Amino acid sequence: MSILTIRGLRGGYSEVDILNGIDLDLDDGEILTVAGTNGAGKSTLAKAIVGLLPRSSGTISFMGKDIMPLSAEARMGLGMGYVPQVANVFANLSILENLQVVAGSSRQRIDELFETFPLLAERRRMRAGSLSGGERQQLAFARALVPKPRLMLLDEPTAALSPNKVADSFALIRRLPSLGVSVLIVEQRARQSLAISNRGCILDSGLVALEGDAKTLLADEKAAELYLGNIGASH
Ligand SMILES: Nc1ncnc2c1ncn2[C@@H]1O[C@H](COP(=O)(O)OP(=O)(O)OP(=O)(O)O)[C@@H](O)[C@H]1O
Repeated sequence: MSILTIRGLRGGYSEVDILNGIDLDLDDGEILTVAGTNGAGKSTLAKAIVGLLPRSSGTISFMGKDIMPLSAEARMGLGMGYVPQVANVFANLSILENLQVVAGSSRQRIDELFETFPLLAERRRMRAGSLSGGERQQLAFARALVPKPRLMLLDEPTAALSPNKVADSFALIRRLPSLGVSVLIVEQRARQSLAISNRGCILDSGLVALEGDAKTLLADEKAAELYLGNIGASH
């Protein structure tokens, strides 16, 4: 079953279109990587899906419902989670407090999340500001998971991590479908991200240049030459 269906999506921050007519599908329980060159519109696409792009047109349906008329808040209420590029945690609050302040959080839900993220459980009284980049990202993921989203959009989840933490981060993302969460990842580390994905798509100038099964894309010579390059391979 498709959880996200996008057709003819256009939009941008001003009168100039950054997205030029995007068609994209994500099936329930799958991980999809959105890769592409710098400035191709990957983060802009994530913002359009969650309802944070100032201007957009076309159709986006989420779990069969047309969400284009809905605000970002209403889309979150339907089961979309979003972790932006800069992990949004409150540095002055403890890990526990960071989870408690999310709307709809309960003691039981926090205990469930501490089971999923034992490292956060151990450090629950520590200030989020004193966490490492990888720990802070776990907390950002846990916060986004509090309301039990059906789809998580992750914008460059490994961008702020030290290279030795990148594999841990992808391992964590790979577990999300087993928690009932489908995933759309915007990633520069395209090869590593495709390696944990079911499907992939490559954006170029606000359009889908290539898309398909993740393994097929990884083996595609054109994709490798034009888009996956050495950047992805070297990490
Ligand atoms: N807040 C903004 N206001 C105006 N223009 C923006 C804004 N954010 C991004 N843009 C422009 O939109 C285009 C696409 O940017 P976007 O961040 O979506 O690209 P990207 O594919 O995610 O790139 P990268 O891999 O470098 O992060 C760029 O030309 C960028 O300058």
